[in-house]
Amino acid sequence: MRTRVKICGFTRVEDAVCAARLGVDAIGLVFYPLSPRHVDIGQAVKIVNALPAFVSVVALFVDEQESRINEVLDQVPIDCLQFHGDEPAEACRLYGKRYMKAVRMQDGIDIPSLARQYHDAAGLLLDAYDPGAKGGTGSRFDWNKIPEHCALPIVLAGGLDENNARQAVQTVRPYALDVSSGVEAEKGVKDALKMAAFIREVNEGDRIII
Ligand SMILES: O=C(O)c1ccccc1NCC(=O)[C@H](O)[C@H](O)COP(=O)(O)O
Repeated sequence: MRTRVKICGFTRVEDAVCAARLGVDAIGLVFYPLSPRHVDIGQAVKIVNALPAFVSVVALFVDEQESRINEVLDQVPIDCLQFHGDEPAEACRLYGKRYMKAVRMQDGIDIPSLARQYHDAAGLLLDAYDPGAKGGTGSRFDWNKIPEHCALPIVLAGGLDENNARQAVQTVRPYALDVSSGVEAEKGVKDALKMAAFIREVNEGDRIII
């Protein structure tokens, strides 16, 4: 199966359109007010309306209030939610939408147990733990901590870039890779050449496995 690519943290229409042309499967919009990649509803609508068919839109929240999430869902066509905080499974299920639960990898994390807790999730997104930030840090974690088998699709994130994407595909064999910092020119601004190289490396990793 082809490894999917999600690029997260778009703030500009032109970057999202460029990613779509390069073949990205999903784009992520960060609705976390403390993020340098945060978008408001107006920006999000402009970005989504510029996308061609078949590119999924993922809305990222961190421990957000239900009313705010509903406000976004009422105005922005979102395909999937990404919960990047400490949301319990019941909170993720409130919206009748597909969702991914992000897990920040640190000692004591039990992936099989989380896969049972969030059994209806569309994926478990594994990201690096950083005590000072909730995500989008560009830090990697030890991929050896990922179990070989998981009941949920694994979305590998954290410190990925064009130099390690191929290795990530070949060693972890995840359902998808998720990148933000590694394809940026600056926070919230994507670099077309880095996005192209990243997608090429993922495809190259797939080609060699097959
Ligand atoms: O991007 C942010 O600023 C952010 C803030 C708070 C929580 C999550 C955030 N981003 C998550 C992502 O961009 C990705 O899903 C992923 O974790 C990859 O991040 P990176 O290591 O920068 O490639």
